[in-house]
Amino acid sequence: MARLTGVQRVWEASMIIACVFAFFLLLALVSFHPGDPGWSQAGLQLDVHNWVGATGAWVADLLLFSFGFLAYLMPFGAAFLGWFLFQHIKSLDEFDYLTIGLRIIGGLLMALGATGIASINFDDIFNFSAGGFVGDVISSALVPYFNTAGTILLLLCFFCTGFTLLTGISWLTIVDRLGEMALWLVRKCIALPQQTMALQLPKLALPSRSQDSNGSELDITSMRAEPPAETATPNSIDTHSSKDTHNISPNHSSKDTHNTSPNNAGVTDTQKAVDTHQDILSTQDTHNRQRSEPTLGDLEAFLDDEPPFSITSSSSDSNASPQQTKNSGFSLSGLRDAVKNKVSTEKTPTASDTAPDQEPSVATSDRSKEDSEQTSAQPQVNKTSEPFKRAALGATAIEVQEGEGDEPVTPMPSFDLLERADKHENPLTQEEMDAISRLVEEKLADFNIEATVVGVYPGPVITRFELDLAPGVKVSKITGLSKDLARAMSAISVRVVEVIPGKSVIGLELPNKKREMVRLSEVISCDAFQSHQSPLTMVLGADISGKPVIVDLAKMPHLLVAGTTGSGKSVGVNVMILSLLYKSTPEDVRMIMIDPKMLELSVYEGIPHLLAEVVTDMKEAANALRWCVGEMERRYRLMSALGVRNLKGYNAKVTEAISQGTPIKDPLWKSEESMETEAPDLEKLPAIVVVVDEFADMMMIVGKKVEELIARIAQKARAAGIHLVLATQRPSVDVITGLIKANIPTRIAFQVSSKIDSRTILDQQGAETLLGMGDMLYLPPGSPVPTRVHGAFVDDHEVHAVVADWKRRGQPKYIDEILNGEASAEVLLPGEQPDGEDQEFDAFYDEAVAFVTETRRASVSSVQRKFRIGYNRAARLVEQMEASGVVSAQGHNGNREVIAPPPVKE
Ligand SMILES: Nc1ncnc2c1ncn2[C@@H]1O[C@H](COP(=O)(O)OP(=O)(O)OP(=O)(O)O)[C@@H](O)[C@H]1O
Repeated sequence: MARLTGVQRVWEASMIIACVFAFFLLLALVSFHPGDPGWSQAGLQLDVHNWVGATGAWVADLLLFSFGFLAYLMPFGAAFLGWFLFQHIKSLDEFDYLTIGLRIIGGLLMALGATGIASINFDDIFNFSAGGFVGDVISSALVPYFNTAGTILLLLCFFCTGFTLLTGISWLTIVDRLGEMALWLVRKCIALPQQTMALQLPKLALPSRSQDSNGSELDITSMRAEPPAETATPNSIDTHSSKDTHNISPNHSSKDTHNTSPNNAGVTDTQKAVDTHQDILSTQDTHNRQRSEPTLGDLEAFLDDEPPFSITSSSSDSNASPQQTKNSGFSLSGLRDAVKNKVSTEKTPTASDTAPDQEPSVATSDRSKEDSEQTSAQPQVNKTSEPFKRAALGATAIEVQEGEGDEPVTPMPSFDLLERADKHENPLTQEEMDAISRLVEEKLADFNIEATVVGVYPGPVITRFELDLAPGVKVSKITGLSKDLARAMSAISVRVVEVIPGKSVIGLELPNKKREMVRLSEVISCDAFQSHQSPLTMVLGADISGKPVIVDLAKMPHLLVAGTTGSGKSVGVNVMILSLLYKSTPEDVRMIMIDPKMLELSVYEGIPHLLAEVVTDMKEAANALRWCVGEMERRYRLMSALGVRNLKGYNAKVTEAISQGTPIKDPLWKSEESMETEAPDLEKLPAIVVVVDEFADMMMIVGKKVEELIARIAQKARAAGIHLVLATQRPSVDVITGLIKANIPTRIAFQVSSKIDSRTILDQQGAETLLGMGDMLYLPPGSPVPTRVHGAFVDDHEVHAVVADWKRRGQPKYIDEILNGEASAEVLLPGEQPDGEDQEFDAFYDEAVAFVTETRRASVSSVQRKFRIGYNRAARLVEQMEASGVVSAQGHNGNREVIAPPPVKE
């Protein structure tokens, strides 16, 4: 059984005392008798009428004397205070003194305002003033200066300001809610006659549930699928008026279903409504269900449409569409509860569940408002939200198709999909820290090292002790002793930080006895991440003091991740990918994922950010890298044609031209290479992130080619917006070669098994003393000093939830070329043969030779047209013919002569 902490026990005891006290006050006030002896008058102690005795009479008298009518609110105030403290404050460090101060001031202002107003306006109560002594004093002090009207105004001002300070509720919100409530009531009244009629009709039409179940299902389905006449309600206007089935919205369908359920009250009918709904779902094929059938989510959303009575529940109320409001015609709360039982087991959390204040900052309020209006108010289901409609890579335009199922309301996935972090506890007390500091000094002294601990920094995973070394003590001596120190201090490992930038001390990092887990949800929701401008912002985890570490892949511009198996690499890569999915839409960032292990990245299959299926075949992986080289070269040519220096400049120019209505035509377009008659317009280019989960496997299988392709991308791709994230569990020199290291300056090392491995990754030791499970050293670009980061943890089900959420927002449209494309001349590595070096000739070669020799025309475009192949392949065929002497080399006018005779006809 969970026990309460010390502070919690005090709060619980306070709550009990407050409640009992409140009840005592209530009894005392309710049974107050003016004849009883009290604070303001004498009486016989023997003859007390008050239910809670002389003390009650005395307290009630004091309260009524001081506050008048307001005294009757005091028992409720006391009970609320007890409950509030118990509910909201779990430990002393949660006290927000500013808020508490404001609440006290607010309470006092309200009391002064209320008693003053009562004192002026109301009749006496018993023999006390209506506002009590306090009200009399305040009103009599103000009236001479402000007259009665001015005093009341001033006291109203006290009351209203006090209310806001005490409760934190804005008066504007109250006014809004009152307005909504009034409108809701008016709509209800207007819709009442229609709903009464609607309730009459289904009673006649709905078949009884006691029929054979199949029959009943069919009947209900047919009623839903053919809305006219008998089943349609007068307010399903869209369903009636349109013959286009796409115009039947899930909301409408679900409403129709509700309206057809008889006797809309009581548990049995509630269950029937739910059953009816499920019957409908069961009779439809999956596709139709997703497109036009109501889902349980819709039913629940519909049922959530309650009158805006609650001031606090603003988000769901304000999202209610007029249509929904119109249709909410029967006992909602019971039905809603029944459905929510049904629904909660099936429903994966959706972004629409999020309160608006939990959105990432990229979710601008306008956009989300627009989206929510569209989803709730428009009858179409077949629509794609604008930002994802077109995200094109110039000539090779890629569209994101609309996702399956319900379209989420918010523009980005909600942080609610991630698991909440546990509450952090201070790992060490001051005494413990002092004791360990002394121990560290003693142990160092055992090794003849004179040092003083000058600072202790406890964090979630380790505690850093800063040491001031005596003059003449070399740091390397302590580094060399790190294992001995770990043994002497019974720690798993001790990391020595030789240089702390900006300080003259060294650091000694000791693992905490109790390690805390850094959850993705706690670091990703920080301001630094949300307000970062770059679409390639990623969160890695928390630094040694627990602050989130945010990095920008665009600045890296490539990242090498290494660590032994089980060190937390895959979780780290998942965290990086999820960061991108929380930061950027497919319009801004696209990804290619290469996963030789076929385990880690396949979960992302189907998200709209993907440019190609998750690659598991290594031949295809090489093709993908080659495609990136081609895309990089193409982007460079585009950028130079537009006179810009990087992707940001390119996108700014293209977007501006589009917004001015004069889109720029693709300057690289060649009429002979395309079927189009006119150059296409340039569009915004997304950044491309290539994630390789185990690139050692790729190097082993495909060989040197991969290394060279990676080096080629790494050298040049920064400006083109193509970024590599390479992870490996084999940090050996045959995998992380000099060529790769030279081109990828940003590295992350998780725990490794030896100093040598650490040097291979970071060019320095240290990673071998990491603690595993996401503990990492991050070497930022251009910095020789690595930063220790405790990687954020994200569980598989969180990854699944975010992936499912993105899948609902859109589908990827893969570019076939990426995996199966041919290598054009410009992406071939030095000395490399065109694609298919092992094959002798193209499959079309013989036919192409026959065609060229027959027609006596050796032009690339004619071969291209004849065999309906790409320009590159056709050009290669002609080049092969040239190499075999079938056609001549290109003449000065670009033409070739056909040398070989035409084939002999039989
Ligand atoms: N940031 C973290 N916080 C806490 N625990 C973690 C963290 N990262 C990883 N772990 C734990 O370490 C285990 C191994 O992590 P992970 O699968 O990422 O290792 P890996 O280096 O990818 O191993 P492999 O190369 O064999 O796949 C996880 O199952 C998890 O329990």
